[in-house]
Amino acid sequence: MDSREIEADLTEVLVTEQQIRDKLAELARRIEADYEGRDLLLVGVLKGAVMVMADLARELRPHVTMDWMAVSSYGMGTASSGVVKILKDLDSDLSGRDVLIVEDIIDSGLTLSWLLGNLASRGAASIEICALLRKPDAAKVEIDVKYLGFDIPNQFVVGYGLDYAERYRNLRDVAILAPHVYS
Ligand SMILES: O=P(O)(O)OC[C@H]1O[C@H](OP(=O)(O)OP(=O)(O)O)[C@H](O)[C@@H]1O
Ligand code: HPA
Repeated sequence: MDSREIEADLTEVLVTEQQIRDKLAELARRIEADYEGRDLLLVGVLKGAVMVMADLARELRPHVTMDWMAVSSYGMGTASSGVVKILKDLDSDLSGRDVLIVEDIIDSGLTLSWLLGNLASRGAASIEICALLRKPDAAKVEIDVKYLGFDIPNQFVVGYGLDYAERYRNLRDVAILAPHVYS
């Protein structure tokens, strides 16, 4: 797929690489202040959160540790089903840890709602959420997100970790996927 073919699949760039960089720097300063003197464990949700995790972690000045979970909503395509299965669990014991879940997007909120419930039973000292994107008009459950990048319209987006059928994750910006690609 060359870059012209990719551009034809996108209707609009919603958040640019520079806007993402600036926002993550801003969030990192807040996180540093809030967790001063504490050991922070970043929990990334594979695969979409890879880019946010990599850039946020490198923006944070103090030492942090990182761990990963892979969960899967059953069902393919652009709709979230809310039924979640653990594909890869954390390697870390969460007892007494300050945990910050790092996500690329909150769409229906069902994935994070399930994940919060799951992690809450593991004895962490605190659990908060950092998400780059949120679609307020798509919410099926309200998620209390402490560190939020951008609210976006209820349209299917790709890039910066977000995929459609595993494609477009490596785009540097976040863009709206043209309906002709998935209809
Ligand atoms: O708020 P929700 O409606 O639950 O949607 C958000 C979830 O959907 C995406 O993951 P996806 O299941 O597409 O897997 P991926 O990260 O591997 O692309 C995204 O990374 C979130 O984890
Ligand atoms: O808009 C989206 N794009 C890609 N993956 C997603 N998972 C939930 N919502 C989205």
